[in-house]
Order: sequence, then C-alpha cells, then structure tokens
Amino acid sequence: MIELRKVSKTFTLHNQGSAVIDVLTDVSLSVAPGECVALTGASGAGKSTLMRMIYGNYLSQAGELWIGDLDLTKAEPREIIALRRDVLGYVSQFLRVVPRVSTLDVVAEPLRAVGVSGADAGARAQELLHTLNIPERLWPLSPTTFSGGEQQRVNIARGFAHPYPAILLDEPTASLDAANREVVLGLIEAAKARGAAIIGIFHDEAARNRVCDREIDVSRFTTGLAA
Ligand SMILES: Nc1ncnc2c1ncn2[C@@H]1O[C@H](COP(=O)(O)OP(=O)(O)OP(=O)(O)O)[C@@H](O)[C@H]1O
Repeated sequence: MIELRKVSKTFTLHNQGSAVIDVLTDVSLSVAPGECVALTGASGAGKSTLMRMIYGNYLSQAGELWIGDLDLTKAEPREIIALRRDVLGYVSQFLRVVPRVSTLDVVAEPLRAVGVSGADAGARAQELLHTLNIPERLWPLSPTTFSGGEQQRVNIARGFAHPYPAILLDEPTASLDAANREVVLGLIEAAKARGAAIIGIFHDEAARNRVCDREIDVSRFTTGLAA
C-alpha cells in the first residue's frame, strides 16, 4: 500500500551560503495493508521529514514513492489533494483549528468530503467524539479554546472518521491520559484489522510495542547527522 524506493531528501539553506544538508538518502521501505510500522531513531534522524515526504509536503529528489497506485514523486498537486481526501489520512500532534467551525463539523468534514451524507457523517462524528470522551456540551463549540488533550482527541476523531486505506500518525498518544490513550490504541488496532497500512512516530514505547508490527530506524538512511 505504501512503498518507497530509493527516496532522498536534501535541504538547501539559501540564507546560509546555500549549505546543503543531506537528511535522508536512499530510503526504501514498504508497508502492507493491515500493518503498522514505527519510525524510530534519535532526535534529528529524519522521522518527521520522512513523514512529510510520504504525505506529499516535501518532494523527493529521487526514487519513487507509491501510495496505492500514485507515485508522489510525479504526482500533480490535484492528484495529491485527491489522495489526501480519499486514501491517505494524517493525524498530526496538533489540531489546526478553523475558527467558528463546530467540533462536530470539524470531525464530520472528511466524511462529507468523500460524499457521505450529512446525517451519516454527523452520526459517525458523534460516535467518535463519545468514544474519545469529548463532553457533549463541547460539540457545538469551535475547538479553538479546548485544552491540549481535548484538541488532540478532536484531531484523532477527525483523522479516524473516514476509513483511509493508509494512515500516518505523528505521536498520536502524546498528552493523553491513560484512559484516552487506551481508546486511541483501540482505534489504531481497529484500523489495522480493517486493512489500513499505518506508519507512525511513537515516543511512547509501550504504545509502539503494542500496535506496531515492525520498527524502522530512520538513522540508517542518514549520513551521520543524528546524535
Ligand atoms: N526545513 C528544513 N530546513 C533545513 N533543515 C531541516 C528542515 N527540516 C528538518 N531539517 C533538518 O533535518 C534533520 C531531520 O529533522 P527531523 O525533524 O526530520 O528529525 P526527527 O527525527 O523528526 O527529530 P525529532 O524526534 O526531534 O522530532 C535535522 O537535522 C533538521 O535540522
């Protein structure tokens, strides 16, 4: 489902004499449907950079990066937008809040974007908000003023609303209490059981050991940058 063949990324620092930093060289990996793979490696190894490449934020300078039947190294922007709507989900650590949109609509929006009716999308959003212990009185409000943990749970509800075939997770259990951490691990296990291919960064080692089938140490693709 996710396949990288000799993908590389360098950054050129134009404001520092055009210094070139090779962050990732010849990354090859694949993740099958139903599998969860953890990216590991020291701080600065390139985990976030690799996730951003797989999400299509950074273009690989070489190789091929397949998500389903789309090679992101050659894709048009409109194809990447369609991929993110239909195929590739991304749960970042922080919610990017749109002012004045209710929590219920924030969570239901990815479902409406793929053509699910307003009623069905709303029902699924309610179910997820219940599961993630967001009190009902908060559902009509914008999550702008929510606590860090509440915002993260709204973000997770949104990320799991549509059953994406491929999912990227960036620290999905950071800043959650034990009960909510458990809920999130259950959502990840359910996504695997329905066949999602998942790549995640988990500093929470116990969470990683529980939901991940394999670990890939990103420092093996770096040229001596990491500590
Ligand atoms: N936009 C950028 N411009 C220049 N260098 C960058 C850029 N983004 C990342 N880097 C460099 O690439 C390297 C990898 O960074 P990255 O954030 O991917 O590491 P990480 O493994 O996710 O680290 P952490 O666990 O601390 O989040 C670092 O040395 C970083 O300074």
